[in-house]
Parts: sequence; C-alpha cells; structure tokens
Amino acid sequence: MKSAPKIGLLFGSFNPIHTGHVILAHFMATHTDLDAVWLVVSPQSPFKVGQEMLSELERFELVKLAIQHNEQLRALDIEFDMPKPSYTIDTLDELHRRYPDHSFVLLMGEDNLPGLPRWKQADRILAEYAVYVYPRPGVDATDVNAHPGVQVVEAPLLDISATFIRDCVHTGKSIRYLVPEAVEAQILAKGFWR
Ligand SMILES: Nc1ncnc2c1ncn2[C@@H]1O[C@H](COP(=O)(O)OP(=O)(O)OP(=O)(O)O)[C@@H](O)[C@H]1O
Ligand SMILES: O=C(O)c1ccc[n+]([C@@H]2O[C@H](COP(=O)([O-])O)[C@@H](O)[C@H]2O)c1
Repeated sequence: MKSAPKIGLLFGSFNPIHTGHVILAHFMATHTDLDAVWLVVSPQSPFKVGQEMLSELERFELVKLAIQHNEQLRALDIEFDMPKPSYTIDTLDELHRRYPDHSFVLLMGEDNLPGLPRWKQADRILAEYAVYVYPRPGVDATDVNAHPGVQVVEAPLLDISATFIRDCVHTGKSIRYLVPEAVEAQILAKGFWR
C-alpha cells in the first residue's frame, strides 16, 4: 500500500516570490524525505502588520507563475478566506481537516526561527509538526535549533530577499535571475514598485 504523502509547507508573504524561495522549495522537495512542497501565500503575516504589500491575489499570481512548470510544487490560497492576521497553527489545523491522510512538515528560512517561540500556539506547532529549516546568511538561531523537532538542512546559502527585489525594481536595477523569468515579466508589465 502507498504511504501517506509527506508535504512540506512553506508559508510566506511572497512580496514578491524570488529565486531564494523557489530554490528552497525545490531543494526541500528533492533533497529530503518530502514528496512535495506547497507554498502558502499569507495575506497578512502577524509580524508584518501595517507593512504595505501587493494584494494577496497579485502575490498569489506571481507564486503560480514562478512554479508553473514544477510538478512537485503547488501554490495555496487557503488563508485568503481565513481570519487575519494569518496564524500558521490555524492553517495547519485547516489543512489537517482537509487532507486527513497527508502528513505535513513546516518549512522556514533560518531567519524565522528565532521568532517562532512567539508564534500563536508555538508549543503545539513544535509538538505536532517537524520543522525543516533552510539556512539563511547572517542568522544565528541556535536556541530554537535545539528543539528535537527542528532540523536545519545543509543547503547552499541564498542571499536574496523580497526586500532587495523591491528595492532593485524601485531604483530601476535589473532583477533578472533574482526572480523567475515569468515573475520578472509580470512585475515589469504591471509596474509594481516603480
Ligand atoms: N534567501 C532565503 N534563504 C532562506 N530562506 C528564505 C530566503 N528567502 C525567504 N526565505 C524564507 O521563506 C519564507 C517566506 O519568506 P518571505 O515571503 O517573508 O520572504 P523574505 O525574502 O524574507 O521577505 P522580506 O524581505 O519582504 O522580509 C520564510 O520562512 C523565509 O525565512
Ligand atoms: O502563526 C503565527 O503566530 C505567525 C507569526 C509570524 C509569522 N507567521 C507566518 O510565517 C510566514 C512568514 O512570515 P514573514 O513575516 O516572514 O513574512 C507567514 O506565512 C506568516 O503568516 C506566523
């Protein structure tokens, strides 16, 4: 009998999605025991309240463009109809309800790890879900690393952020290869951050 699919969940604002996210997601889907990775677009991160962003739909469209040819990656808009800000434990509960035969692992970049103890029901997240962490330059997250459910994978460091992409576009610098080609085309066509 086929075992239950093991899915990695990468939650993010994706304002916009960039090559760092795509490499992280594909690396986790292919270099670990995961079968696939789902990218969950959060309308409103609890830690980014008040920050100006593209609409959730615009960010979701960019994520779909970025991963359109990758069968192991999928974009999810599940949080669009849920209360804001987007608390990850609530979405994990909803996913568990919708996909009872799937097992889920939480994915994140190392920069998110120090803040994890301040997430809603962080103790429950850590008790019920494994967390696979992608290393990120300039971060020391040794404290939470020590939790048995948290595993930092060995992977190439990617010094790319959505903040940097937005700054590049705003100052008229190229973002070629820093975001997937279709994402670059859409950002330029729509005039985002100009
Ligand atoms: N270059 C990267 N290396 C490792 N993890 C990353 C990288 N970029 C993003 N992530 C992870 O992807 C998830 C979603 O990130 P998010 O959408 O906030 O992008 P970001 O580049 O950190 O954005 P911003 O610069 O706007 O804060 C988070 O878990 C974050 O840690
Ligand atoms: O559940 C929480 O309390 C919580 C606190 C901070 C961040 N998150 C989620 O973590 C993801 C990345 O957040 P951010 O702030 O790095 O864009 C995003 O999907 C948020 O909804 C979740």
